[in-house]
Amino acid sequence: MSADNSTSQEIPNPAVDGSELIRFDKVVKRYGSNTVLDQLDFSVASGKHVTLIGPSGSGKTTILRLLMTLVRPDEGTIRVGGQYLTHEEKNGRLVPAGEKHVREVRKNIGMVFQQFNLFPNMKVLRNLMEAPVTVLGLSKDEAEQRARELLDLVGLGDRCDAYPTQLSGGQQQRVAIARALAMRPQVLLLDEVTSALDPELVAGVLDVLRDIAHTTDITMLCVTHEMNFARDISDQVLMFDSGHVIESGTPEKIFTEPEHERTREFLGAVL
Ligand SMILES: Nc1ncnc2c1ncn2[C@@H]1O[C@H](COP(=O)(O)OP(=O)(O)OP(=O)(O)O)[C@@H](O)[C@H]1O
Repeated sequence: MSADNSTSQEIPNPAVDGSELIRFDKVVKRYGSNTVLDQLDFSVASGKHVTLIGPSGSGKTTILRLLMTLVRPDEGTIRVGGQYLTHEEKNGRLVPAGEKHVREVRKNIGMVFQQFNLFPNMKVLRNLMEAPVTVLGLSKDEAEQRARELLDLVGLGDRCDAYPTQLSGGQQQRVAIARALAMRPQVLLLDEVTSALDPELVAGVLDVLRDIAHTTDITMLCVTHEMNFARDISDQVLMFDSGHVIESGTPEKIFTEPEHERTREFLGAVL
């Protein structure tokens, strides 16, 4: 571990000016002998839009996968909305979280993946209604009204009866965004949501996300290689390298006056 990395976790988080919605404390994630996250401390304030940038393999997606509980940390704790995601309290002690507890906390989190992951056998409207009915217990009427409003928001109000395969990749991704929002999550995780799209479809998806970022109070945690998009929507950009935040700040600061040599190198390669 370099000297830079060993001090990097102490960088204060300038965006924390409200309540913390996400908090990682000393999180370690290993795959075999590969330590991907090493004692990671990191937080996201409620309502903020935070973008993770950094070289391939630096651990950005792992952070989102931990929040979705697709993987579990080897050490440390993760809290969302003040509740432990990784643990639960039993008899005044913290114990590893059980499935029921995890499901409850995870209701606050929505995620949009690179590959849209829509239910192929369900029409677009049903895709949006399924989880609100089965997980949140909404009535079908309530879920349908919510689904129609969200499809309007992403510009697909006229495609309710299409099956996912009848839509372009960009339209499918807009459905996936609407589907994540249908659960009214407190935080929306976005993992390289345009990287599987043909170039001409990218702008439409990013416009929808810009709109959501600018018109709602949802918290966003975003992994992207689209630096212009990161610049537009982010309150804070975190530069990751080897599982550590090596630099964080406003997009203006990170993109125009990066302090860290690794950040300069990375931006030099991608901008
Ligand atoms: N399921 C897995 N099994 C083994 N190793 C994994 C697994 N998932 C991720 N890794 C490894 O963990 C490290 C971090 O991966 P991660 O996907 O979080 O990086 P990233 O910064 O998001 O990269 P990219 O920008 O390429 O998506 C990489 O070395 C990767 O090979």
